[in-house]
Amino acid sequence: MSRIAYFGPAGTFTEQAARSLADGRELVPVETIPAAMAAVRGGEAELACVPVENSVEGPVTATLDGLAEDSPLVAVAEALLPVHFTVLTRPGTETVRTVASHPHALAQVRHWLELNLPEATTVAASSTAAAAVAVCEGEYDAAVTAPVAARTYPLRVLAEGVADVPDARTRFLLLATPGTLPAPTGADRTSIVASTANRTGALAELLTELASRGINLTRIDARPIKGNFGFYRFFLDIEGHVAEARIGDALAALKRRCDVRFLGSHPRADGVRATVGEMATDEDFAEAATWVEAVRSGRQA
Ligand SMILES: O=C(O)C(=O)Cc1ccccc1
Repeated sequence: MSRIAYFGPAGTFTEQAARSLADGRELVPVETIPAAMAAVRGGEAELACVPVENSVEGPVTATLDGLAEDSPLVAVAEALLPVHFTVLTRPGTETVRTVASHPHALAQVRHWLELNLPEATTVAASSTAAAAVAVCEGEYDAAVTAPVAARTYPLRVLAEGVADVPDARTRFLLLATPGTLPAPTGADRTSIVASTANRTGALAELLTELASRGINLTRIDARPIKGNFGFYRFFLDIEGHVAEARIGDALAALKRRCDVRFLGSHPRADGVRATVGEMATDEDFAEAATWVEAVRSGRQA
């Protein structure tokens, strides 16, 4: 049976996301985001499930860096989870002095902690579930976790539905080694990472290649290129599928200008259909290509 390596241990938000995408596959927890990617690169798992962005805290940098470095991986599916937290303690704990969680989780409950546990010190853990494990082992007094962790660990629920920002969401990717692409649906996302030259207008030129082909950009993040201070990579998410003419044409144009890595085309979890700019449908591209062929073969003045 094929396996999905997910950012664990058991009881993370990522496990919840992986479960929603599993389709009968076996789920295998691994300790870090790079380890989940390494499991796919090394062939121990067919797929990896990792968080990629959060509506409050922004990009998950370990995922972005892991996608840009090492051998290529592509996103073949995504999941979008509402993020509200459960606070767990050991049964019998009277005073909470330390609260542990993943930094993204701590950042999303800061206000709640100030109001409800003002004396407690916060401690970063590698994941929300790793914090729950540490509480079980007596290392910290409380953990801020995913709801599923309350069923996974023998801890007491101190609070549920905790979220400073209502309607916070996290998006997760299912990653594979490059192979057959998911079929286009009309509501797809294409992701790339581009390393531009450091000169005036280089980024503007990349974005113009997209804009002039009627492509809507949904996310842009910059990450430093390690060992090269002051140099950045740009992670771009765009609406559409590489099988569509405007997207393929834009990627070819970007490839001529700079170093580009394709990170996948897959259906959007929210089902939002791609905006297609004027004169940018596949039919518009096909008609224009037919006209050029005619010109080249002397059939058109
Ligand atoms: O630590 C987890 O449970 C994760 O899956 C990462 C995460 C952390 C905080 C919000 C959403 C996902």
